[in-house]
Amino acid sequence: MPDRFLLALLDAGVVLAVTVAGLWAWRRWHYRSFWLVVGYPLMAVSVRATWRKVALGCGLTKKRQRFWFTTVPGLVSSTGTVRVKRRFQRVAVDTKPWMWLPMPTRYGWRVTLHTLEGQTPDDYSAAAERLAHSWRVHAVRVSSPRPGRVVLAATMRDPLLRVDEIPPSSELLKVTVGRLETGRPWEIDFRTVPHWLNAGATQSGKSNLANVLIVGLAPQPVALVGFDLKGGVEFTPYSPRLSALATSRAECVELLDDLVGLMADRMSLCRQAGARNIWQLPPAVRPVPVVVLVDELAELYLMADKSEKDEITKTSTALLRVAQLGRAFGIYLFCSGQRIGSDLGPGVTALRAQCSGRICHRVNDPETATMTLGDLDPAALVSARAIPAETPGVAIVASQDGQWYRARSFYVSEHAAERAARMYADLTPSWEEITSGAQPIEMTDDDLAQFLTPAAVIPEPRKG
Ligand SMILES: Nc1ncnc2c1ncn2[C@@H]1O[C@H](COP(=O)(O)OP(=O)(O)OP(=O)(O)O)[C@@H](O)[C@H]1O
Repeated sequence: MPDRFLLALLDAGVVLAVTVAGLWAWRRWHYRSFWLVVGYPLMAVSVRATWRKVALGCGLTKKRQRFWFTTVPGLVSSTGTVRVKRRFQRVAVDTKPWMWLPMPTRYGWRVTLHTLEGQTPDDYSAAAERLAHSWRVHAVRVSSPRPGRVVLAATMRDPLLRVDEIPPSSELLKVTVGRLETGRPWEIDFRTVPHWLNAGATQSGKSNLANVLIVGLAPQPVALVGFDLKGGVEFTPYSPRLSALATSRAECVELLDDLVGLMADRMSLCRQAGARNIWQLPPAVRPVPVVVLVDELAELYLMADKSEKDEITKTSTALLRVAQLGRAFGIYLFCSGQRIGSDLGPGVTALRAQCSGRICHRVNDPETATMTLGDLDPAALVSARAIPAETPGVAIVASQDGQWYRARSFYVSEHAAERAARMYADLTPSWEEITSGAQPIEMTDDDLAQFLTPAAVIPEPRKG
């Protein structure tokens, strides 16, 4: 008899061990299906079951008067230490916000709540970190789709730790540069948001993002122009695909003059054709779009002595004009810099106002974060300053939908960007052709779609 009991115990132990190992292997090799079938249902039950305690602990409940009926006088109620002396009486109870059923997402779950009277989404944002700790999740993000409703999106683990795909671009002037923390692609679409500020401390991933853009834009029928105030070390290797490159302030002044002239020519072309922007022109005369990549923006504004003042004023005014009027005439800016502070002068502040696309990598000084993301939610600033140095490429992004997100760019080495620049060198329009107006795209939208399909997948070089 004891032998049979021992054998049964052994069998049960083996079954348990095999089940645990199977679940472990399932979780390890196909996390998504494991999460949907096992993780999510357990989590949904536990979140619903513990919501009263969590809401109370995170300060999201409100006291409400309720009639209380009990058949057991003297009971200590679960809503607080209310000793019930009568069977039927009015007592103050802690009411939690109404919670819908949590729904699974790619990296966690999302749940809608009904706010209580007097609450705003900010109350939930302020409690987000406490909620994340209570639920033992990586982060909780708060959004409000309509008044009276708040959506909490929990991520189980940081989705930005590994981001390694580079899907091809499928539309003109639109590049998928990375992934948002929600799992959705992070896209830079110059036709929707024409000018961008890309800030970050050294080694935070600014140049990598420029590499991703170069790889994405190289196969497209666009002209790329570089302003490399690091003396050309960043962009010179990409010169086969650049129509123009300025590497000193004097060259920048000349190139900016050309851009302002180009804008004036396109303005008169549009005026003659009765078009408001180049996209309303017939494809046969539509000029090629120009994407201007600026590296080390601050260098354009730094003044060593007074003799440079005129040059700086000229540069700053020209850049601002391009930013103000460029959109309609197919000239787009992508300005990167370590520091974009107001101490660089009013030119930078004015330029910033024109750049509605904002990307803030890890920064050293709070002012750069404030300048880059200033008019966004203050929580975005806190998030930007909390980006760890171990995750270069992670940034806070003001998205096209008006929200802000944590995101990470795909890793694209300088070699991959150089290869893309060489591979698509024959698509580079010369600066003379562009400025003389002899370089229309000459493609219908259908041609363009076909043209863009092969996209920017650059084969890795063979090893050895
Ligand atoms: N998205 C990413 N994923 C993985 N590694 C990245 C990513 N972005 C950048 N890195 C790594 O971080 C390092 C610094 O990146 P990068 O050169 O782009 O920084 P930076 O901000 O331009 O620095 P600097 O201002 O000094 O030029 C690079 O060696 C690169 O390998």
